[in-house]
Amino acid sequence: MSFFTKLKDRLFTSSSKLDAGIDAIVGEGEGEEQALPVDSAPDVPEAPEPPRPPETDPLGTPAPGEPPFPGPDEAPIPDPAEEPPLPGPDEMPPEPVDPEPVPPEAPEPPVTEPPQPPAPDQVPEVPDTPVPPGGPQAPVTPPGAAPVDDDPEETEENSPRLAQPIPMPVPEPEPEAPAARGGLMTRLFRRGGAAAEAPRRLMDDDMLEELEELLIASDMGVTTSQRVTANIAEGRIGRRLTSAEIKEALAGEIARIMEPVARPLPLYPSKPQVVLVVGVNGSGKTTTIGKLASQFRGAGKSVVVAAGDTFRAAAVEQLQIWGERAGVPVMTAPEGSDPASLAFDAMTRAKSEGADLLMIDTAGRLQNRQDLMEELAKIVRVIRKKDPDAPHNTLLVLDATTGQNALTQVEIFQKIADVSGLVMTKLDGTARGGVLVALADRFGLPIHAIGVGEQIDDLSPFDPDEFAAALVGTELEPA
Ligand SMILES: Nc1nc2c(ncn2[C@@H]2O[C@H](COP(=O)(O)OP(=O)(O)OP(=O)(O)O)[C@@H](O)[C@H]2O)c(=O)[nH]1
Repeated sequence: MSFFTKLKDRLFTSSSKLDAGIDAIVGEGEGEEQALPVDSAPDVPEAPEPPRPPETDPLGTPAPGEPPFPGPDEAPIPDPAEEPPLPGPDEMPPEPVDPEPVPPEAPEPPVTEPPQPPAPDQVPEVPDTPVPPGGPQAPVTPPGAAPVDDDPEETEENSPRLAQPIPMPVPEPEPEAPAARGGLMTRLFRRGGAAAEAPRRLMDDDMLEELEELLIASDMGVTTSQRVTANIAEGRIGRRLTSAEIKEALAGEIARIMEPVARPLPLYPSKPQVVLVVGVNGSGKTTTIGKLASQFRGAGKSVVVAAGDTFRAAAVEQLQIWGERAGVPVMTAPEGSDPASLAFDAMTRAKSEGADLLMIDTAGRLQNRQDLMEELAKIVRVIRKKDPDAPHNTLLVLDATTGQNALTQVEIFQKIADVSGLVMTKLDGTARGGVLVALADRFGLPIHAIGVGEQIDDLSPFDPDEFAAALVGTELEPA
């Protein structure tokens, strides 16, 4: 099984939350729009005048040469050259014979029409064509845009979704001219695809607010959720989108935020390269060391591991088990002994054996932050006696199930250790996977790897596109 498939399966709890949440947002909005009676369209005349399609096809199919992704004018708007202007609320002509309120999307078909599947519950559809990421009218971000962190100007004031007037689509299709409808096959294809059936919802402030709340609920954090939502709104506001289109936009935006931090653990020529592994108790340090050791071994590197959490006999035993699995030696010291002394011995052995890597496990007792800080500082001091550049990496291991708490852990560990990169574990089985997006957005620290299970091969280098697609529940775009 590819790691993406595994990631997608295991991120199910997070992705199903976003997946179902977006479906609900779109479904709910569509219900509201469809319930809109004909005479409740007083906003229509206030909508900014959009460029109009040259034809009045109520399916909104663009004519040849027309831009494929029209904006708010997607809903069919009569050409003023051919049709009288839309009446205002007061000028509404009396309803035709039917005493029931007629949904706007169900005009009486002209008698000249060939039999047409009645669509009483169907809002006139925008073109079926899916919006490609970065399409001409819907760029997620301009090419060459500065990374998210570099954009302090992006505030609620200048957020496109707040600054831009919200053009309302005109839900009133005109009776179509038979000549403009094309042949039977054309119409069959227009209506045939699944996308034609998919519910759509107008992207407006209400919808964006719901989307923002959904992202916050998936642990993306308030600031990141606002930023992501504002970026998604760009170029899409006023358009009617399917949930698949929103998910695609969301995945694209998440991948864009994650791209700069997706960096594998850098390898240096130093022998041994010293990797200090820090994190709170239970975050997955031991497991991550075991998985990494196994992968480095698989890549032909020689590895030594030091069980630096000398305060917990169980932690040492667990590391020994992982060492056996990975086929690497694990150096231990008596319970309660000085971890710095063990680190020094491990450094001596790794050097004398010419090992490529030395990974040092540490305690994670945040309850006594001062002790932990001194302990880590001492480990660093002693290994620098052997190599002034050590440790070459200080990996902070975070548990995804802690959600927003992971942000606090980064802050604390950045103060007590020189954190150079992150590993996030336990992304399987949590609905809080969005926290990784918040971490990337807020700290910009490299994310080297993610863990999605307890097995030795359940750790993979972090891939932003895979992660974004798995988190949102979309398919991975072919490279
Ligand atoms: N589901 C899941 N469980 C994980 C993952 N990584 C680690 N675990 C489990 O989390 C628990 C704690 O992992 P450890 O590796 O012992 O964590 P630690 O940080 O070394 O903990 P201490 O030794 O107490 O400091 C263990 O039961 C692991 O099997 C993961 O990616 N997914």
